[in-house]
Amino acid sequence: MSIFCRTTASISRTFTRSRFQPSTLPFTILRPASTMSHRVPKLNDPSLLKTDVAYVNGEWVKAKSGKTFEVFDPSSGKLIGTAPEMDAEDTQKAIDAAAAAFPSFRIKTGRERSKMLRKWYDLMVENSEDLARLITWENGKPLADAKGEITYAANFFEWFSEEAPRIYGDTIPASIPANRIVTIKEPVGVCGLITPWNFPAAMITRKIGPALAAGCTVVAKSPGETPFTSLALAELAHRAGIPKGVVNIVSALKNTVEMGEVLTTSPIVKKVSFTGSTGVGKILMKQSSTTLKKLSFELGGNAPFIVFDDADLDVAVAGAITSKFRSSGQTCVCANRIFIQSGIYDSFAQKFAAKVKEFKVGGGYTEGVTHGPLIHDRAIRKVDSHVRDAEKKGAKVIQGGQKMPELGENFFQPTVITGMTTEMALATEETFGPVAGLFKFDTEEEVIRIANSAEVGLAGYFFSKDVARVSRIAEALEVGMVGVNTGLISDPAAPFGGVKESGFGREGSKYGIGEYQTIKMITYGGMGGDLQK
Ligand SMILES: NC(=O)c1ccc[n+]([C@@H]2O[C@H](COP(=O)([O-])OP(=O)(O)OC[C@H]3O[C@@H](n4cnc5c(N)ncnc54)[C@H](O)[C@@H]3O)[C@@H](O)[C@H]2O)c1
Ligand SMILES: O=CCCC(=O)O
Repeated sequence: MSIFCRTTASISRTFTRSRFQPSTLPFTILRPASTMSHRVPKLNDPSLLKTDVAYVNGEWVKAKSGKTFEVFDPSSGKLIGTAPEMDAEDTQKAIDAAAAAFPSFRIKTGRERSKMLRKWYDLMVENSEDLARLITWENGKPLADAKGEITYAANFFEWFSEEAPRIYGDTIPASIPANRIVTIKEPVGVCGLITPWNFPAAMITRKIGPALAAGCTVVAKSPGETPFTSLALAELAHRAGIPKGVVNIVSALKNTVEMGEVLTTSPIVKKVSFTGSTGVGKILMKQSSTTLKKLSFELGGNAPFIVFDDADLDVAVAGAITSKFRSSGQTCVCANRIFIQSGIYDSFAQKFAAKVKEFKVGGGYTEGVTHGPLIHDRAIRKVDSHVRDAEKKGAKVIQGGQKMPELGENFFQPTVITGMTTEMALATEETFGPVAGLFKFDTEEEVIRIANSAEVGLAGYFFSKDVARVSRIAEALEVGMVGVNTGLISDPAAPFGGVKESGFGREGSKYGIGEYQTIKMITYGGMGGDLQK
């Protein structure tokens, strides 16, 4: 069954090879017979698409001003719908709702909170087709990737539903014989959550899951580019019976800074968890210092991806494809600098480029498409500038390298560049797009020095079959997460987070819930002693 509505009767659902596709073009381009067609996915449950409203205190509300902002499909450039342009007053209402809900939510048992999260997880699984369609619509990633994201996102609710009943404290031997020391873990309180567009579902569930498991209530600001996925999740939270005020989802585009100021300076909000760029992270940290909030910051990366001469070449190529081109390179843990040892540089480059050539670029709903558009024209400009800068400084584009206007304004060819040097912009800046720059190196010392020269340290990858080297390099890389002989490290069971200017705090795993808790120590005096006769 088609997943689309036709906006005009004439729209053909037959996909053809583009007539703009010159025979020399290095990728297959799959495009609808009419690129101008407005492709609207048909949801099994249309009530999951919430336009013009946000979710506050268990109700669907408009911005008090009545203002809205427009959200566009990055593939077609067409309007998807409008979302409320909320302001400081609207945000304050959401914070007040979360504060009112906190006392009764925090005293629910872990098992009760677990059941709610589990129910929310079940509803995500039941509605995964629709949720994936929404992600593809507003984010652009291919439907198969969007389905993968929904599974990943839902798994954070499953994982933390299992953590909620297992919140333990300690008993600690005291220095004073008559004292007994215990600790208990308490929810930190109302949390402000801010997430980006690149994983419209997973970034928000990775925060809400542990927050609710711990007994916190939340106000989440959805990303301006992709608000509809988070609002669909809010609808499912409602159906799952999450009490009113526990989960609040607000939205803004122009008023983003104003909303951020309220969330980071309100004395009611006790914790801010932010995922996004390092630059914005620094602003939010400064703002949060006025009330000394507990913080978790998942910020930008510039991941080194290192292949040593002794690696299994095919495994390394496959790992680089996964790591570099996931979500068209728009992933914080994507390989950004690919370092290949000189003995295998040419053969790696050849095999890697051949794989990239097989990609199918197009609209995310099109059968067979492997890579979709970038999120907006700013992303295209950045990617293009990195490629042009590398070329100007002597690198060679061996695959791709151009915009794809025949598909739409936000498409860029998956690109492979050889002859990269550390003077090029791609070496120091996160490209956040489908451009793989290959650097040549000779020694471990040299590559680790360059890899660690980045100000950020989120993920790093390397490929080697030498056991001693594996341990040396894993320990030497200044990053929060290391992939050894794999390009895929994301897992709800694994602690996700960075060091240096990639931020601090860990999401997912057994550590994730601690970000939403405080440890209270209780000392009991006058304990022990001789038994009464
Ligand atoms: N470490 C991680 O887990 C992780 C995950 C995903 C993305 N990222 C990073 O995010 C960046 C890409 O996302 P982006 O371009 O949307 O980042 P961004 O920092 O511009 O925006 C992220 C979120 O913050 C909001 N925001 C922006 N300015 C704000 C302000 N002053 N106050 C309050 N909110 C504000 C945005 O609306 C968005 O919701 C990349 O650097 C990427 O590496 C990191
Ligand atoms: O973009 C950053 C998050 C992606 C992930 O969790 O793997």
